[in-house]
Amino acid sequence: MDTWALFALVMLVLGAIQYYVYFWSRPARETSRFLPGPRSWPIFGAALSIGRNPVDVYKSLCDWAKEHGYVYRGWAGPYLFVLVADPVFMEPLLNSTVNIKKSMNYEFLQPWLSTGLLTSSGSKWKSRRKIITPAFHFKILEGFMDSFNSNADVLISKWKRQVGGPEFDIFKHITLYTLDVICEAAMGVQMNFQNNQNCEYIATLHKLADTIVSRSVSPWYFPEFIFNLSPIGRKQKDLIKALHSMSYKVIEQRKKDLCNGKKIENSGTVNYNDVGQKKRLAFLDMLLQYNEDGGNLTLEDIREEVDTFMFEGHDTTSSGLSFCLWSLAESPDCQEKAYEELFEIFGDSDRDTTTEDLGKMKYLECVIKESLRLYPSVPFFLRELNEDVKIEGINIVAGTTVGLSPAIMHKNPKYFPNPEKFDPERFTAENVRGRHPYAYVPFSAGPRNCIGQKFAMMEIKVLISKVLRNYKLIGVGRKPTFSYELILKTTEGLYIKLENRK
Ligand code: HEM
Repeated sequence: MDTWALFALVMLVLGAIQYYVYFWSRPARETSRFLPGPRSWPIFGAALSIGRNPVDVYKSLCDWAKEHGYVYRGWAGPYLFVLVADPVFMEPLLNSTVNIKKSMNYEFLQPWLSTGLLTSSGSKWKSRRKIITPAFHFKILEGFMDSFNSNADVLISKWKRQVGGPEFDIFKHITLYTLDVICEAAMGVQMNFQNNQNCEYIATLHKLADTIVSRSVSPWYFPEFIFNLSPIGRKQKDLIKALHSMSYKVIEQRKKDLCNGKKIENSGTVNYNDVGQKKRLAFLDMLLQYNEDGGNLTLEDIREEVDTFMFEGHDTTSSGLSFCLWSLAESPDCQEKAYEELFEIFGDSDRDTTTEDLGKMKYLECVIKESLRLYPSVPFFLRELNEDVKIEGINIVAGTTVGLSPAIMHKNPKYFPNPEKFDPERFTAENVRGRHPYAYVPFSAGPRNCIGQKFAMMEIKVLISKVLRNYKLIGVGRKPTFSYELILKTTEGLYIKLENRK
């Protein structure tokens, strides 16, 4: 074939694609007409201006809201993306029992998490949510208090050597704490990462997170076959194989324990051992027990849920905890008030924190909520609409990817005046009254809300109550650079100094 014939053929194919895309995306263009948004370039849309790394992506999404408002649109090639950061739009979207499908972006997690609770949709998600919900009953969560406390003690003792020393990054320390906690909670194994931070598992987990983030900001890696052939895709495959093999090993071991007569009694309620103490039940045990009771989860089904909880249960809480401790260091007045409340509850005692104590930490709860307002661990979550939704006269058509953003909405001065100020008083009962109920959604809301939110709040309160009783946190005034790595992080960590309380 001569050059011109080849050229004509290429033009014909491109023309056909353009024609197909034009007509295929017609309904989406109808939605787009009513919404402002960043400039859209032929073929790529706004994909080229969003940025190529997690810092730029976070910044672009936030800056576009300043420029175009709290509901705006963007095109990623032929795909329409609508960002929503307004409670009037949030409410019907989050409450829908139909529009519960996660967007294509969650597929990047699937090689690792498969279709566990976070990434699945439709009837699979419904049945899993039903099976797993009892594992988050308050009575079950109470059983994790000793794990929160004992792992917090390890951190407190590690931080002794930071007292009076130079500023240090708390993010890494806190991540090891939340990993220790979630390993006990999800799999029932004590890993002691806090004293063994160079272990293979953590290194593998971090490398895997890097590959997932790199893929999500590189459209040329979106098609699976291209990604799988790339060096980063091949690296990801090896990392996932290593993590899966560890999960399978733990599951097999727990299964054997069960067969050897260590039967879990009273599945779905707290277990008591011979001396009447509460015994911890790992989520894995519950899933295995579900099968013993006639359920039909395969080994792969159980593995994907264990991995889902390992991921969702540690990175989110670690981000929430780190930003909260850092905020307290930077806001000494709030820290003093939180400490005084703790002193009223505990006096001088070093005793463990109990569930009764947690209920009395009213001010600390406001502090945590305020920190999650400014620094929500999940700054954006995404859905692909199954059916059209009409809100305020705008018809958002089925197939649109909707990005729901607590990070942007929580800074709307209409709902949170002087939004950049760290002010826990915003969350007193009196000040919450009258605020739109969907203006604050760090744990999402509606049927696909965070199943682990009570677990997270308990874990956060236990650790902070122990840290503040032992140490005074000193701010060093370093402003963080935010980075959107599915979870909210910073490029350089979060720095504070420590002084002894006593
Ligand atoms: C500060 C801590 C946490 C925050 C801010 C948080 C936030 C969220 C958000 C916003 C979602 C919705 C995500 C989406 O729609 O894509 C979510 C879902 C989820 N979270 Fe959390 N989370 C936290 C801690 C936890 C913990 C500790 C666990 C488990 C122990 C957990 C397990 C899950 C699971 C399994 C889902 C998926 C639920 C479903 O789709 O049915 N989270 N979380």
